[in-house]
Formats: sequence, structure tokens, C-alpha cells
Amino acid sequence: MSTAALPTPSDPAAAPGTPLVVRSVPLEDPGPLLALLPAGLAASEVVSWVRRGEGLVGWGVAAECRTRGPQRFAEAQDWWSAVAAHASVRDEVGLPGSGAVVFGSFPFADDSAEEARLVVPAVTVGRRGSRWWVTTAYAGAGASRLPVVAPAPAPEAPYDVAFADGAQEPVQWAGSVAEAVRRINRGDVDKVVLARDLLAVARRPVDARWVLQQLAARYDTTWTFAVGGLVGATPELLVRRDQGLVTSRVLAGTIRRTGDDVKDLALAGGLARSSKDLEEHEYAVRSVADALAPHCSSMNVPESPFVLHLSNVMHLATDVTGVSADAVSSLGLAASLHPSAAVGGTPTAEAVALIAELEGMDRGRYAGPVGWMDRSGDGEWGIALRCGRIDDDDPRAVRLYAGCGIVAGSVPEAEVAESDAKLVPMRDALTATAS
Ligand SMILES: C=C(O[C@@H]1C=C(C(=O)O)C=C[C@H]1O)C(=O)O
Repeated sequence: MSTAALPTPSDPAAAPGTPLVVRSVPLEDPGPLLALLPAGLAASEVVSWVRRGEGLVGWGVAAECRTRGPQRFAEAQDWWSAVAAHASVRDEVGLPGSGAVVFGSFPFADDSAEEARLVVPAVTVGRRGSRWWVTTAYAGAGASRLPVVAPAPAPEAPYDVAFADGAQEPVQWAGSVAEAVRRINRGDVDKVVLARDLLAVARRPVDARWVLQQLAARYDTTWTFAVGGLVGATPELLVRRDQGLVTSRVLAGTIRRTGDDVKDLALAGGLARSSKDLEEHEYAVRSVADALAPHCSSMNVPESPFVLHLSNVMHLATDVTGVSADAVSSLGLAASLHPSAAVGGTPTAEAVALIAELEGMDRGRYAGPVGWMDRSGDGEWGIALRCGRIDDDDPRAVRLYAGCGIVAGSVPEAEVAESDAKLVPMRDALTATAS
């Protein structure tokens, strides 16, 4: 694990490990959250967790931690507990997300070459309902200067983007799906989620702010996130812990939209009755309910799913809720839920091994938990889906990912089409032009 409390403009000489000084104050409405992100930042300096105009955005780095391997969640938790315990916090707002807050994004696999990224931004702006605030964080002594919080110049569209196949071409990936179906029929696993990647390369660095704004405008029921250069809009909330209430939105079972509302309504009805999709969904709900049960005193697991409509696809969805029965943080809950059967499979260990065998790629932080947490451990963690990773070293390059739950009844060509539909949000965000 490498940790560092990086210098900020207010304290250029801050030494690693210096306690953080954090202050939150109320703000007048400064304009849409995503419009406040300053221009000229590296993608890795931008954080976002925004849904329907509410949530958090941040920039700069007051403290950060990187870690990898099977202990990545525990190490991240230990680092944040120590940072939070030593921080000097003055919170004049007192809402979820005010005060000291950390953002994080974790690799899917224990053996990923990618690191988990934890960051406490130098500046965080939050909105909950009609209340706004700004939080500053810096390492070391020195006077806190309140930053200017105002809409920044609009980002430019990515320039001349070309797409190339990733680890497997669609035909090859269809072969991997067919092999997964054979393994399921042989009894190796009940369900496995297979993903594919795509490489987008622009002629100029991609501005994370552009991607975030495009995604938020089109997918208003999703959480628009950015942490450590991973940018996307996920419809799936792995877990929220908010003052003792635990919530998870489980998705599994998907159908593409046609764009014709009448047809889509009929398709939604078909999805809600499809035994293949209901089976796939049931595995995902079970895996979440089983993982949360030890941490909850009472739970509500609805018997049948509802259909969640997004602009590109519709999903079977179930909101599981519970009352927290222990002190496990939202990150601890996310760690015990990961990987749920929505992105891994059933049984978990066998499915994860099959993913490593058949996908032929490192998922990086795709399909891993992404979100934020405060000092009390409350926070929100989504599953990093419908996303891309802007390359740290070459910000013209973005790797996109999408996956599909495979069960006995899956048809390879249909899964290729479903994965294409799941790539649409990021593809569109990268190829849209300024209006
Ligand atoms: C794996 C992805 O999505 C997951 C798989 C789904 C499915 O197979 O129906 C639906 C929602 C997500 O839980 C993805 O978007 O990459």
C-alpha cells in the first residue's frame, strides 16, 4: 500500500501523513454541480457522485491512498479510519456528504494489476435538495482559503474519436459466451457474467467533465461518477448506508430499448415474465440479500422485481433494504457484497475463476465498487458499470467495458447485442458534439 497526503496550494510543504484540516460551510446555489468542475484538470483529479443534480463533485488532492490485492478493501478502510481519526474537522453543514469525505474506486479482481484509488479532494461541493455546501481539505497548518465556486468554462467535445476492439473481437467473445453456456450446462456454475472491452482513442486529451455532463444529461436515474480517471453512469447501487438504513439496488436481466414507447412497454412486460431473465435476477438478489443479512437486524427483499427504464436498455431491478445491526462501514458492506452475482456469478468463486479464464482481460476497476464515504462510515457505493477509464499516462485513450449475465438459456449473438447496448452511453458521450 502506498499512501501520501499531497501538497495543496494552501500548504505546498505538507509532508506525507500530515493531519488533514477539513472545513464545510453552506453555499448559495452556485449552479449545476457538474458545471462547477474547473477546466484544465487531469481526469484523475476530478471526482463525481451525482444523480439528478444532487450529490458531490470535487477536485484536487488533499490526501490519497492506493492499494491492491485481496486485502484492498481492508487496507483502504484502515487508511481512511486513520486519516479521519486524525483530521481536524469543522462542519457547519451537518448533512450526509459534508465534513471529511473520501472517494474510492476498487478493482474487480483480487489479482488485478490495477490499484484501488482513494482520494480526499482539496475541494468538494455538495448539494442535497435546496442545500449547498463547500468543503475544503488540506494537509498541515496554514489558513484555509475558501475557493471560488462558480460555473467553469464549458468543456470541449472529444476530438475525432476512433474505436477499436479490445481483448476479444465480438465474434471471439460470442465464442466465450458459448463456452460459458457449455460450462453451465455441464454444471460448473449456475450463472457467470462475461464482459468485453473496447478502446476509444481521441486526437486530443478527453475532458472527463464533458463525459460526465453528457452522461448526466441522458441518464438521469443513474449515478454519474468519476474517481481516479474512471468515469461513467451506473444504474446499480451496490450499497448505501445512511444513519442506520442500508439500501441496495440490484439489477440483472436486460433488454434493449427500441426507441418506440409502445413497443418498449410490451418489451418491458416480456422482460418481467422472461424465465431466463428472472432466473438471472434471482441469483443476483440472493447474493446481495445473503451478504447483507449478517449485518442487518431486519431486511425487506421484495418478491418480484420492477422494470427500470434507461434511455438505452431496461433492467429487472430490486431494491433491498435493511436496518444496520453493526458498526460495519458502507465500504465494509460493499466489500462483503463484492462481487455480487450481478457482475460475478453463482457460485462466486467458480464464476470468478471462469471469468478470468474466458474473458482474456484484466477488468481493472470496471465492475468494482465506486463511491464515497464519510467519517462515520455512512456513504454510497455503486458498481462501476457503463464506464470507461481515461488513461493516466495518455488521456486521449479511454478503455470502455460492458458485460452480460450468462445463464443456461443465453444465446451468444443476443449477448453481443446486449453488450453493445450497454456500451452506448459511453460511446455516445465520447462521440457527441457540442450543440
Ligand atoms: C455487467 C453489466 O451489467 C450488469 C448485468 C446485467 C445483465 O446481465 O442483465 C444488468 C445490469 C448489471 O448488473 C454491465 O453493464 O457491464
